[in-house]
Amino acid sequence: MAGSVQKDQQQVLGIIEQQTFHKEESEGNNNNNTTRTLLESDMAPTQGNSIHRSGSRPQLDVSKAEIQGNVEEKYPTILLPNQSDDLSHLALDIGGSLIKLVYFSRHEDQSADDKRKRSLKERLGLSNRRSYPILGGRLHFVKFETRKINECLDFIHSKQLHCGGLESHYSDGVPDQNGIIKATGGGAYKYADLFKERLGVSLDKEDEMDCLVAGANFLLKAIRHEAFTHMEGHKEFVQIEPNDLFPYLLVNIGSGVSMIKVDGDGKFERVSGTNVGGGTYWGLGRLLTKCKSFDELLELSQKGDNRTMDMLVGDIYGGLDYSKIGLSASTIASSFGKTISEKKELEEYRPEDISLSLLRMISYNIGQIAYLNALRFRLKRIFFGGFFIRGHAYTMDTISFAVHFWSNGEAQAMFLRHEGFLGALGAFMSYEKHGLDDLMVHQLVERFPMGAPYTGGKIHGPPLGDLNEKISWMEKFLQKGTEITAPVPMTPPAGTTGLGGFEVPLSKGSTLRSDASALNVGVLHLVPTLEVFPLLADPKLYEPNTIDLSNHSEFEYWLTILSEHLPDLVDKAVASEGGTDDAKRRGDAFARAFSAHLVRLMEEPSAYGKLGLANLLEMREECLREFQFVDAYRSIKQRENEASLAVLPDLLVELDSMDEESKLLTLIEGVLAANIFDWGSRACVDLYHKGTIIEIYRMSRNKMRRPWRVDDFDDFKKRMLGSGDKKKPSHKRALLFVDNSGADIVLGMLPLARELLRRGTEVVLVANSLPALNDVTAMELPDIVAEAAKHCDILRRAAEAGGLLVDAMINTSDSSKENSSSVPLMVVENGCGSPCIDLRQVSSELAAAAKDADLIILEGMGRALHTNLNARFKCDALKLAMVKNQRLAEKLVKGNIYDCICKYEPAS
Ligand SMILES: CC(C)(COP(=O)(O)O)[C@@H](O)C(=O)NCCC(=O)O
Ligand SMILES: [Mn+2]
Repeated sequence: MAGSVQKDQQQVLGIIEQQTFHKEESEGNNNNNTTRTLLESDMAPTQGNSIHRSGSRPQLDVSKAEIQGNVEEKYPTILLPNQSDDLSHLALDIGGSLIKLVYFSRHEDQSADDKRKRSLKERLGLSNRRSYPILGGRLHFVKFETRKINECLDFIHSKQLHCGGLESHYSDGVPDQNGIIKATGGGAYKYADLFKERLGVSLDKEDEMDCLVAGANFLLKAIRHEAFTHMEGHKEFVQIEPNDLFPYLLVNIGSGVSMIKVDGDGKFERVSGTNVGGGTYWGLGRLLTKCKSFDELLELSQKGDNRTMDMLVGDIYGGLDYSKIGLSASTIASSFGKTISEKKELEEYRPEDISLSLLRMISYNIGQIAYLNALRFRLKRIFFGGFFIRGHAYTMDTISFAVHFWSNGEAQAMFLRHEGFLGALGAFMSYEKHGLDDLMVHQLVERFPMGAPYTGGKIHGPPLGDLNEKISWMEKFLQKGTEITAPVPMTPPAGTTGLGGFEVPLSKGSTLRSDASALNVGVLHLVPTLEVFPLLADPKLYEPNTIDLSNHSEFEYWLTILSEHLPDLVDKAVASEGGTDDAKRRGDAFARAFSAHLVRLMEEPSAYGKLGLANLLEMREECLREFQFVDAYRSIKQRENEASLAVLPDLLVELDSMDEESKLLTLIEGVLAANIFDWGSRACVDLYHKGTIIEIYRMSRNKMRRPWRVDDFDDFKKRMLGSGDKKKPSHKRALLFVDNSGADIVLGMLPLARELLRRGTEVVLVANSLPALNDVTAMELPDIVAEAAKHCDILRRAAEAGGLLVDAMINTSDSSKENSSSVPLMVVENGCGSPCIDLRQVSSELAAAAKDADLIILEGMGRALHTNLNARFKCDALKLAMVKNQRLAEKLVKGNIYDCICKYEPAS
């Protein structure tokens, strides 16, 4: 039923007025040059040539607009090929070898202001909330080699990054006479004239040290798990409490080394440094090995064996440890010391060994001096950054070893995922009034679109300007396989062994890249409307993911599951877009892109920071959206909703004939049974070949046997119905986190909602903001409720009271049509587009609805098992799910597939 229908502009405009769209990519006049070797953090939108702006708000460019999908649909997708993000600030850090760019692309509020929302706003008192200091948008991180500065200038020009800015508005891509770009690093002086000449802008120079510190402070406060330790090849992400960050020592290893004691925002002092740094390694290394670049030198070290150069403790002690003072035989006693006793010339040593020995000498020395300074000022944390590190495993291991060794394990060396971008971010922060420093951890979401770069190392890959280029890139990747190095995976990082990397590396494959262990840096989405769910008992202790994926076999299992699901998912996605050639091409590209993420993760599990299962499942949905698959399960959901709505009246009659106790049990059984409709579970999808929806639903209900694997039903019943004469008042407001469409919502959660309403409890249905698998969305719910309300007076009155049925055509058989008083039934969106939910980042409407709630019901595997099974709440909480995966059932509840969980926890 999907198709592409061209509409005239007026008609499209009319629809746009009803729905604020979200347009991720534009296909403007992007003069890309495929020979450029840029690795860009996202498909940054280019500016069309007919962008019109007025005031401080961007307007829509509807030229060449077209409707995608069925025009008759309530909210068809509208493609605006010439609409650009409103590009705002750009900042640069122009170093000797790399230019780092940070730029911000701004979005208007993307949420549709439909009737549901408007009445909800009134009801929850959201209507007059202050506007946020900054608009939502994205921070992109991009790198260029300094020697290819013209490519950087082309890039800025092609995306018109120099013409943005909150205060200036252009329609023709001509920069303002006073156009300035914030810049730091030596190149801000060296290339100032070039920028003026090529782009007509002046570089506003910011102090390098100020920028480094501002960048580090922002990252450490605003990004969860930005910092990590690196010991013996093993990364561990560290969560630092923003209130417990200062003081710390920031060690910036550039050509030379600066050691900065940071006491707060803008409060720092350069307390020490050393002239033996990255420049020393590169300078001496170049002379001794004839290497042509820093990266080449670093790569050589991967294949080196420093024992041929360095004098080890064992060399002095006849192969033995000097255990009395804690030195193992493999510890370096004297860097390059072995060469004294050998009568060999420079040419007789392997350049690989020289490079490794040099690298260790310098890293170790820096680690030691850093520790001494930390000791001097009693600082417990030392963060290392600067171009020297580049995510290089040996370098980090050596520094960590030195800090650990000299501090007897008291101090910790830490590294930063965005270490390459500290200066550029700091320069970006120096723009006034962008509000960035007010952002909190929960308002930032990092995503990894194809083409997202990784810190450090080489820059690979073509610029990805629009969807078409992105698809071509994925197609090329398939042809050439691993020859194309970005954004795609590489060989595994080398593990280092023994004493902090002082021994011979285990893995020295010839294909190993120096940046193999470098981490990907995604695009930071700034979403000022996100809030921490107010009913979490202790947000600091909250961990959404139930399963710890740092266990390798667990990680591998879930990656394999995701990979096995791919063919079926692609089929569904392509079908959802009418099975056109274009959809097939996008489907292939999606499969390749998502597989590339999986391969990269298989090789380097921490490539994208600390990931849980919720993040992996969300990444899949985001990847689908990246290739413009808006709702892969659209038609399945519709079909299932219709089938379930047809049997709803009979179910309601059956329920109404029961006594209170049987009814409550039947309702909970119904929720658990209907949770079997889950197109994300392999086992369930296999079941659907064996019968109709209703047959499977009936079978699932008939097989319900208590006690369930986790069975707190009696406690829940006691709270709901009381025991003996003791009755408790009904809950005031219940938040029902709903899961799947079809039977799950219609035959499971809606009847339960109805019962709560009947008992005088206000009900808020909490559903996804964006589609994920076959989950029902907040946008879809009012129509489903309206259909159900045709058969049910309680639902109808509550939905009317909740503003859900403002002008729906209700056609009940019931005669009492006057709006008799009823507690309301409302729908709120949860702020996510994933089968799971991280309650640290929810929509402001959910946060507002939560304020008066005293019961929450979390339903489904994603929301109640994979995430939140162990979450504690300030109010009563009921977690309901069917376990639709054998391994998970064994692991979580020592049970079997299709076991059920009914976990009730009174307010804590
Ligand atoms: C994706 C899901 C979390 C969705 O489950 P739901 O929340 O709808 O109950 C679940 O189907 C799942 O974990 N699937 C992968 C495991 C499998 O195929 O067995
Ligand atoms: Mn689901």
